[in-house]
Amino acid sequence: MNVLKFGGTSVGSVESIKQVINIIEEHRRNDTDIAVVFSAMGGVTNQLIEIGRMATNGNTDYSELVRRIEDRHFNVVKALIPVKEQSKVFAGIRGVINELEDLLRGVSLIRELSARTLDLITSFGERLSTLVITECIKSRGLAAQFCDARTIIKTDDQFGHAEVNYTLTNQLIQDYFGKSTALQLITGFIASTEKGETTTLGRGGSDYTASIIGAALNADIIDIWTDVDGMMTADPRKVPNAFNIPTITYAEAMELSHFGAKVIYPPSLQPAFARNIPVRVLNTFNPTHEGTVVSRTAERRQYTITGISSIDDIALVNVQGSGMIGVAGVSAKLFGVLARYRISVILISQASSEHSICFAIDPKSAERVKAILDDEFSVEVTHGHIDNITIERDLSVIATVGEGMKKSSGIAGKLFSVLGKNGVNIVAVAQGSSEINISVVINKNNLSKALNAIHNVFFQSEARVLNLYLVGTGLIGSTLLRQIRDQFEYLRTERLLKVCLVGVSNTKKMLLAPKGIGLDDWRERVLTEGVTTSLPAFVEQIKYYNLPNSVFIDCTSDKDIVQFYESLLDGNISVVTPNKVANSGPYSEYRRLQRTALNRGVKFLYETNVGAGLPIINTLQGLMTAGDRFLKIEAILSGTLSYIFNTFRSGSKFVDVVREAKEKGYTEPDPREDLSGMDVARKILILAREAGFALEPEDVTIKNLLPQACIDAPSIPAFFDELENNNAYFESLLTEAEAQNEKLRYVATFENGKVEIALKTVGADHPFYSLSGADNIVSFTTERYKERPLVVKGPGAGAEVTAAGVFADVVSIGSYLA
Ligand SMILES: NC(=O)C1=CN([C@@H]2O[C@H](COP(=O)(O)OP(=O)(O)OC[C@H]3O[C@@H](n4cnc5c(N)ncnc54)[C@H](OP(=O)(O)O)[C@@H]3O)[C@@H](O)[C@H]2O)C=CC1
Ligand SMILES: N[C@@H](CC=O)C(=O)O
Ligand code: NA
Repeated sequence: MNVLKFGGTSVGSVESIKQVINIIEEHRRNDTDIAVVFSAMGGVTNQLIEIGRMATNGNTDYSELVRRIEDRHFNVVKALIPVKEQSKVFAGIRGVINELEDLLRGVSLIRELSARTLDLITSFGERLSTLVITECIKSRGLAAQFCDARTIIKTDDQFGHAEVNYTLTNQLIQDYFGKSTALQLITGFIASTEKGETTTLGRGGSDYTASIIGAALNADIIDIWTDVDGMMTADPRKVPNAFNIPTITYAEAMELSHFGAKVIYPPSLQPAFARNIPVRVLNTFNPTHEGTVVSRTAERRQYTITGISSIDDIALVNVQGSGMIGVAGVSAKLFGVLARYRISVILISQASSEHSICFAIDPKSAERVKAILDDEFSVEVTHGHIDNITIERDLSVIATVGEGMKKSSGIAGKLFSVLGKNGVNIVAVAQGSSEINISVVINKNNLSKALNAIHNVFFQSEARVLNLYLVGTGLIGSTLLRQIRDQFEYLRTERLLKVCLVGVSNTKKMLLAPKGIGLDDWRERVLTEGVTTSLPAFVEQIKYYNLPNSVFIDCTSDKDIVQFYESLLDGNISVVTPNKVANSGPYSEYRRLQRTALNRGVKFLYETNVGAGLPIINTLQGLMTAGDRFLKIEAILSGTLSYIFNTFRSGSKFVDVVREAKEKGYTEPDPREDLSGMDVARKILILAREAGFALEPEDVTIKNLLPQACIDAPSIPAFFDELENNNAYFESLLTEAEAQNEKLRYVATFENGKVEIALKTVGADHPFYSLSGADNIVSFTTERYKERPLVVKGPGAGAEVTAAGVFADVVSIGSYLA
């Protein structure tokens, strides 16, 4: 035997009732023995309560509402029952409505609405819906019978939430079903006392009816037909990646629903649970979906956790004081008071120091709770045993639930770590010793970020989302986006990393779209949908979105943008950049950024600040971390100058070679930075700082390479003109070097705390002699690499290698956040 139950939306309209009938007929075709329970048509129960209130107040407009209820049922009959059979059914409905109207007249006369009368009034919802559906099914030739549950479910007289008398009820149900062969269509939610007074079963009432009947008949399964595909790993309105949970245990369902997952109300399944009958949650509007099976043990476990749910708005009450330590009875008194005033507690946490207890409540009762506790504990407060009772508001609680967490280590670590990395502060924590729920209280404004981040980290077959904000869509920025696009699928399937470009900006336009900007059409979208760029607004918006796993990428050479890094890092947004400005300004700023990133548990990565994609900074940091000490760094750090000196030949024009370097993407946006030595100065300064030396920009000595006229050139075109005018000078440098069989090299040296950059000539025996293209070379002499230095060498400029370096930094953040 299967017991089916259809909820209010499933029987809410003609179309949905057709669907319900299909499902019932399908079962009959398969010869499945079934009994079916119905809720009232969606919205009717609330209308009946309203009608009851109106009648008590003497407001006769209730008859209009009654008429509307009647019409809804009539309409079903008109649509689904052949005309010649309709009048009999109309009469049946009218009879029930007459009874309701008589009752309401009585209520409006005595102007009193007891819980008992309200139960009677609300019972009409299920009586009408079940009556109409029974007639529809009968009209299709099925032997169906209307069953008023008041005859088979007996309760005490706690109207509104009556207690079932199981001994009597089970007997009545078994007797009733033993006698009948017809398909039983049963009113949900309602029952009666032994004296025959109508009662209702409270929240989740129709599910409860199905569960009581299923348990009494020892059903094989109970199907709860609703309007969603079963339970989900999280609320899909808050977590777009949430997905269906195929199987869940009763205990898990209970925990999740306590924290807001509203698909079913597990206490109403208790009778089924006690008899170990599985309950399946199915979608009337998507009947082939497998739904969720709730049972004592859940199979097909793929994840350690089963779901996440939240209560979005709570208040936390703190009771603390030295007088609580080791004093028995304070918590007994506290919770006794709360029970006395019927204050429902959502979560409790007490540290073993016993110095404080905090508990979460509905914020609507916060003021009242404070007043009650202030009063009850006034003596303790006066004597200083308890501090003032405080209330924190604007908080949410997130429950991470799963039987898989039992006795499995690292779950809490993973949970706290992902929250920490996303800058979500944990205000309070609670975990019961059943270990199937860890609840954390956080600030409400971080709720969406936290839910998504937790979901992402625990449901790992799903790729983790990395949210990117890119400023600078020039050579490096656009190459980066192309590389990410080409690698998108690989990252998603092999590295479980789903890159989502959320914001893009250049000097003219910016576009922000939390659902993501396509990696193919970002350029057109920025042009057509973008708004005038404002970096403060861009950064503000990033913070407003507050998305998990966010990375800000600066692919400009702008000086103003770096002022935002600190506040981004402080807001737990990682920063990746090839822009050297932030790290080569005042030492204090460099340190501050490092510290902020460290304190916030986010990343500030800038491998491409030196040698583009070459692993120079990572190598240096690795040596430092392992305790090595730097004695000397000698390096060629300008790809542009390297290319120039590797390409410039006697008889060719120096300016042409510089132009080539620019066209090949080696130069800075302003090539004067390269030729003036400024770019190299920034890089060697960054290396020295990474090596632990607190140097300032003025500590770098640049032995100038350019004639004064080039230095003074007021614009880039004027600079190129001056390079051309001074060709003879550059040619003389070259011929002098060649005369000695040497090559020109622009060498940066850091030694004994001093940094120097100078144009040098090197002979064939020097390791810097044999470079080609835009090669960089860095030679680290350290305590551990003293005899022979550690050398990193390779192309140190160009769009592909630089973007690839930025890309690698971004991906490493993805792995870190995972
Ligand atoms: N080329 C290389 O080999 C290497 C380069 N780098 C570094 O990469 C960075 C980028 O270089 P590259 O791509 O060549 O530079 P580009 O000049 O090609 O691009 C710079 C981009 O930044 C945008 N931009 C500049 N200022 C702002 C601002 N205030 N707000 C918004 N957008 C801004 C520009 O906008 P718009 O398009 O509107 O002008 C442009 O899109 C530089 O810092 C450079 O030092 C690092 C290592 C190697
Ligand atoms: N313009 C730079 C590019 C890398 O930082 C260079 O030439 O090295
Ligand atoms: Na590098």
